[in-house]
Amino acid sequence: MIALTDVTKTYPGGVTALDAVSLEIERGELVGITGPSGSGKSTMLHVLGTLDRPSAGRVRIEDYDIGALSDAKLSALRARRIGFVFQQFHLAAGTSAVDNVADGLLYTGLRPAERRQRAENVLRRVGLGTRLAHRPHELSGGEKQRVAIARAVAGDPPLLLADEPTGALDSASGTEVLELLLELHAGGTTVVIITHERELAAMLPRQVRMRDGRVTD
Ligand SMILES: Nc1ncnc2c1ncn2[C@@H]1O[C@H](COP(=O)(O)OP(=O)(O)OP(=O)(O)O)[C@@H](O)[C@H]1O
Repeated sequence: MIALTDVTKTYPGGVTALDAVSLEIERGELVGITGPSGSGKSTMLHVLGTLDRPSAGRVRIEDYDIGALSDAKLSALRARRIGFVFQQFHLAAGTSAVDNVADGLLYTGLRPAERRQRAENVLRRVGLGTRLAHRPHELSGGEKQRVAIARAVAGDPPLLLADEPTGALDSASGTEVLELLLELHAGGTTVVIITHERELAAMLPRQVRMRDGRVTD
């Protein structure tokens, strides 16, 4: 699913956030990327998600060589093949749960009624069938994150990348969100979770540890 070969990312100013990292993630894996603050986890997620291009090295996602794709092709690949979940949810304020999810399907070319139907179905699947019309400020943190996950997976992407998905949640809501991610993995989605929470990482079948921009095991 993912192959990084000698990937280096240097930011302007000279920080080497990724230092010749090589990593393979198989289709259907559930992987945690852990490491201390500043070790390069978010940079890794940006590179894995094609949100950022490396300074050197090769990134392959599915069978695509990312370096060979134009920005427009990369955006299309990202929209269709990769779902993102962030610590701070990133939902549109003042917009209902169902519209937040349906708007994530704009790229599909489905008609508005079909997008809405699909959004409702996914929200039911994540246990929010009774919260369809709620706007973000009317939802709990855990519910907001479940809406964000519903939006990320509504288009059925084979790859889901989550950056500290439980970081802003209390432990009960965090557990619910983790269980949802485990369910998606069980359904066949490749899931990569960035976390500095050791307890969460310990529950994942594979952990990739980072330190100073390198993978340590
Ligand atoms: N846009 C940027 N410009 C310059 N330096 C950056 C930029 N983004 C990150 N860095 C630097 O790159 C290094 C890795 O940052 P990154 O955010 O990937 O770490 P992280 O492991 O996700 O940290 P945290 O757990 O604190 O979020 C840090 O030293 C950081 O200061």
